[in-house]
Amino acid sequence: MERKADLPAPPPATSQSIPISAAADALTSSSFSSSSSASASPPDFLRHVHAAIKRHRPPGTMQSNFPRARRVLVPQTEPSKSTTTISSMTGNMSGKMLSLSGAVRTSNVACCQKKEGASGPAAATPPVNQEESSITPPSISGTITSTRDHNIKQLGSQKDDYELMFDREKSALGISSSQLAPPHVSVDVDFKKDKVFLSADAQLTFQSDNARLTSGSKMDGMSTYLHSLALTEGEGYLANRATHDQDRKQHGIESMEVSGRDEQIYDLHHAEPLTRCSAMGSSGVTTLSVHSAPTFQSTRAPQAPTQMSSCAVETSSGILDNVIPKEQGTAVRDVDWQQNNQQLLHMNEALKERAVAGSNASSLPSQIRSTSNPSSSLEQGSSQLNKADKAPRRKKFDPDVFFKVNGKLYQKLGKIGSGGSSEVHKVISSDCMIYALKKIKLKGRDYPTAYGFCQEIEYLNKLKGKSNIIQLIDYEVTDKSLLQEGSMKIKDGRIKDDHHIYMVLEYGEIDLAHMVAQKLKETSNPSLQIDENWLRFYWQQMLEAVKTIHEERIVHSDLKPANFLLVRGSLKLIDFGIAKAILSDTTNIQRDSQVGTLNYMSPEAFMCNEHDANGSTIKCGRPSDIWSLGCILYQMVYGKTPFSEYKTFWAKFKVVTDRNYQIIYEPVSNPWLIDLMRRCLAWDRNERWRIPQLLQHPFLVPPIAREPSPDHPWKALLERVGVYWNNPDVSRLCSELHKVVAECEKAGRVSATDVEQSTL
Ligand SMILES: Nc1ncnc2c1ncn2[C@@H]1O[C@H](COP(=O)(O)OP(=O)(O)OP(=O)(O)O)[C@@H](O)[C@H]1O
Repeated sequence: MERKADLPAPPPATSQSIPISAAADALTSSSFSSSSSASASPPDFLRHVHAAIKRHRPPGTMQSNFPRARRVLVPQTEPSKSTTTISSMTGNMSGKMLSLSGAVRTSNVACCQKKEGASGPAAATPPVNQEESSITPPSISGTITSTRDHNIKQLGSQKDDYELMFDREKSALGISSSQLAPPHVSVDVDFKKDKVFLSADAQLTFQSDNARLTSGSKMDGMSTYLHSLALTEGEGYLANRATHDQDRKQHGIESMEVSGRDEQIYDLHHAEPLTRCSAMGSSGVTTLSVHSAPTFQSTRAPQAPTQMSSCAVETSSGILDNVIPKEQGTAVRDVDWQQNNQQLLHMNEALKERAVAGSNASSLPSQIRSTSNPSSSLEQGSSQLNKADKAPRRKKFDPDVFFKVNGKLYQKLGKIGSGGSSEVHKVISSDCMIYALKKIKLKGRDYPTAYGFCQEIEYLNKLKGKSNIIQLIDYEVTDKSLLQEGSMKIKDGRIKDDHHIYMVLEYGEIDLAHMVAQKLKETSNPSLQIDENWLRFYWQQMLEAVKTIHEERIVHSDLKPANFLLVRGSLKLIDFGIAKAILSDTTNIQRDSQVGTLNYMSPEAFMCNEHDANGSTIKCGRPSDIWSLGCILYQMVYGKTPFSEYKTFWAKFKVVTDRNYQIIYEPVSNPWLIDLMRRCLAWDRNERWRIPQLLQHPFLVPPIAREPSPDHPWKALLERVGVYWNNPDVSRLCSELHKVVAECEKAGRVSATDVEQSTL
């Protein structure tokens, strides 16, 4: 208040180009009728307002009761590490972005608390003639063009004009501080060479429970006044900063802006989170909200939605749809809205921090890149603004951009692939974690099949914590009836509604199918140049993964290279949907034929549910998985699956189910490898080795020639024989001998005689 005498008159409207946006719901007769401002020219109007304020001003209280103006300067080209939020105000400076916003910070809550603290609860009671609810913060917008010199000279002393005027208006209207939320000024600054362009969107709306205190956009005087406020606010900041950074001249502006921004962000998040977030977040964004749906706040409600709208604009197209007309929102919706937007806010913050940390921006999706690309952000912002104006605002998030699983938002980063029953997307969570999101469409499926998909969730839950199984982070089944026990038994027909299963999974960088293809490309003649160490390394990991599920009594039934994913250097098993969902009908075969995994199907999988020679029903169990592993190993060695030359389903069926069919094994440098494949691809499922045996196979655990041990001469003999492993006959014999010795050891018969007898 002490500065009142120094207040300069607002810059004359004629000196600058001021395109006024249509918004300006300026103060109308109900509130300003006494000052006759509707017809007054800007200077006259201001004089009237000043006079009215003088008359109504309670002496000596305003400064303490009302908040001071704050400004925010957000350079977009150089995100700071402390940047976490708020970049909704943008401008362009020859390719460098600069944003500036002014907003008077206050909050209903804060003001009320202050009063209570000072004079007890009664002091916070609003005057009788006022509404119970607080008044929506008016926002101010427009565009102002000025030369830089002019601005720098004019601005310094005007920077508090705005807050003082606002205080006085409130006073003149008889509105208490607890009821009137602050006005928001959003100022976009565009430096081009020696020119300064300040722009702000103008709109002013005072609204309460029963009355709209001010409205209408016909008051040129008020509009001009609002522009002067915007100019004053923005220019004042520039002038102040320029004084401190005179030596920086042209380039100095940018660096000074960085520090300015950091300060603001610190204030925003640490000093008075609720109050300042509300004020700050709304700048440049509340305008959007107010344009289409004036907000309404209860004095008891937090101001979080204002903060939300900020996130909405700055992040992406999808977020705009978060702007919900406040009057439509219930408390529950507000909470929901708040959660959504807080997630979006965090997501955006984290992405910005990543960008600062030097991650490759081009690898980010366009929505995210736009946050580090000011101009596109600006363009996008305006197009979103239009879109948001026109579109009905029913959705809380844009499904083209986000998935929502269990109330949490995941932003799409691109489709990874689609399987027979699902599509899988790479996503980023609000805490900046990359995941894979598997979406299974349920509409049109029969209930047993849908129930089978739910079983995948069950298995993944069971396998939580197992390091070689892909981890399920979260999931949602939108048709809740599927989760009810026995639902698949009692329900016939197909799912009619648009239901889905969503699974948020650990993200795998590459699958084994791609790795094998890549490896084979590197070797011109795969059969001669097998990288045995590479083979051992991944074969062992595959065995360990399958061992894990077999120990949990789970049969995968769809093992193939594409279902082993590399996650942080280790292979992990994915896709547990098929085995239980479609195990007992022919859909499995249909589905497989579509995606080509017939190549990995065991004879019993082809003949599943048929009867064998003894009349027993043929079932798929663990040995089926071993067969599939054998096919994968064969592919890793030879570059093709054992039955790949048989192209059609029936041709394949014929050879795979023929127990006399001889699989061709081209010679390789290590005969143990062939032996290993034979163990896995034994036609009779009872002859196939189990995982523990395979893990001990000489290919993985090569026999090492050691000094003969006097205690166990037969062991020494075995090791000596093992030296001739490059002879397939010897190696087979050796392997059998190993098996016998193992059995003997198990039975406690380890004498040479026993071994000899057993071998014979
Ligand atoms: N967690 C993940 N991380 C990365 N990519 C994944 C992940 N899960 C699945 N994918 C990719 O998506 C593809 C399809 O996933 P998945 O196999 O689970 O779906 P599906 O519908 O069961 O497919 P299919 O029936 O063909 O096996 C996989 O081949 C893989 O490339």
